[in-house]
Amino acid sequence: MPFPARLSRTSPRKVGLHGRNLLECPVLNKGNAFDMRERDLFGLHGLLPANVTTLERQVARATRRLAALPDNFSRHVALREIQDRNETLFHAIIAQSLEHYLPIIYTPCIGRACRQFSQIWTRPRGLFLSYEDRGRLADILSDPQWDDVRVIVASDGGSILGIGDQGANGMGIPIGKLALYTACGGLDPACALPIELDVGTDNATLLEDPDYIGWRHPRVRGADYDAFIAEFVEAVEARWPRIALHWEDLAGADALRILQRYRGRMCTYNDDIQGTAGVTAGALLAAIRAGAAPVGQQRIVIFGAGGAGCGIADLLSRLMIADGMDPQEARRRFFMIDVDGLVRQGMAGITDGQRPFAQPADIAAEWHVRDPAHLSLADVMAHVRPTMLVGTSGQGGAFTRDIIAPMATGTARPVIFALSNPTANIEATPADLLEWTDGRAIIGTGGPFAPVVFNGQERPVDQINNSYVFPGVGLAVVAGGITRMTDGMFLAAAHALAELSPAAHAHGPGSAPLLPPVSELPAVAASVARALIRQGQAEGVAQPATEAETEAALRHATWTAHYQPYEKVDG
Ligand SMILES: O=C([O-])CC(=O)C(=O)O
Ligand SMILES: [Mg+2]
Repeated sequence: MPFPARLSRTSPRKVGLHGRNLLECPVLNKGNAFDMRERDLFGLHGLLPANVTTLERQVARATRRLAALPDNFSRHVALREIQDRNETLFHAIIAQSLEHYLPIIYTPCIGRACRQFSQIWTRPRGLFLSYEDRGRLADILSDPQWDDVRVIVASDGGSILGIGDQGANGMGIPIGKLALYTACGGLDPACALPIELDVGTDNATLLEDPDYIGWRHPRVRGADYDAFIAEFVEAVEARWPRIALHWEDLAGADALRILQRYRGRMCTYNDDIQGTAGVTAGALLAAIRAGAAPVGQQRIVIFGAGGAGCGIADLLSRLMIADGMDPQEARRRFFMIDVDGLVRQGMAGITDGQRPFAQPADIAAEWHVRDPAHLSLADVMAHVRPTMLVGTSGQGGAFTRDIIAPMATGTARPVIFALSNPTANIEATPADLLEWTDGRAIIGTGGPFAPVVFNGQERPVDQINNSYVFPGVGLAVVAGGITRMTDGMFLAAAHALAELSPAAHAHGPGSAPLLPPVSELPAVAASVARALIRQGQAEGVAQPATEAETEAALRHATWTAHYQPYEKVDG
């Protein structure tokens, strides 16, 4: 398989591939934009049509072809094919309009792309490491084509978005996340490696699907699973001492256990736990500036106590503690609801992430409820009357008018973040939430929504997605020599987001969004990266540097989609 020469940040780029191998390397391929000098140099004559074109013309032609397709799913498939052929062209197309293209290559389209990944899969990208590869993971990673890797996104497909176990089809997510690392955070595509850890699947539909590309085996669990992950992490650490290892869409308990096991010894983080928490905390800080109750007065119900829900509770409680609240009091402000209802002390099956937020066993002694053994979302809403409600459940439609009613009456500006993806899994639509709260709710969703017109006023809908955080992490790691990702750094990212908030600087409630628009995600990533590096330096987990040095490093680390001239080296 072809591989690029060691990444050269100088121009021209030194390239060791030749002929068809060069054309088949997506990070180096320019298609018929290879000029005559390069066609001479790399033996491309005859392999390309005579006319030499430009990136601009390639973008225009591809954009026309994409526009003519019937729907965004077809566009997703077509764009992925372009990405597998020519990454520069792929990113040049996307860079025309992040607002237009992110919903196609990422949330929400990526949900369907994962469900149908086996049907639309054509070419290898990244690594599929199956459980049957155990014992040879280090050997697989040793391939020189991965020499330049700086960011890995790894998933075991265990809990993809809000759609559950997708097995090896979950690979759509690491690919999509890394596309955003580049599109928003400027990560050179040669430095990105998506990895699917295929430990089987318990998804019966996939196990019976003759097209399924993954290992046809029930999901490996327990000690065998942990040993496989350990072999993987050790191989990654040995291969790339300066890597950022991003975990994505693992099932809740696995996600937290793996994060806690490895975060102390390498630069690793879980995007669903920490990235989602970072953007949620940033959006809450912005909401407070727009009229929501101050941090010290918040009572927060979190519906869905998996990785994302626990991560949000953890980071928001740190916000409260930083604001001066007693830690124990801060943790009592959270009401987490999972399959067994409100998480209470002494309940069976409480996870490590839930435990600090478990409410007293007798909390409902005075409540009027139907089943005291199972305190439902409705029970908790009626008795707690929260100031903030977060949905991380994957349960489409779970927030009904009756659920929302106690918030609508009890709080001037209730905060409601319905974060589950893709669109069909959202707990309530923005239009309903505004109607049920007489337009007073400050709302956000996990995926993109068009603005809602309420009482003749256009209300923007914030996308509270971890894409406001993780591309900045990649940039910070490459530019700032980050060695660990700490909680303090995610808090710093949240404050950086709040600083960028249009709502924080607006006059009048509800008129301005909480977060900058998706079109500004590259600037957001730069601000987040700056904040992470600064905080990392303060905590001794980033390379010391002056502000000017950090700015230069950020600029140097930011790749943009253009064709570099190539020079030949012996491959
Ligand atoms: O991928 C997204 O859009 C956000 C996310 O991490 C998830 O929903 O699991
Ligand atoms: Mg995720």
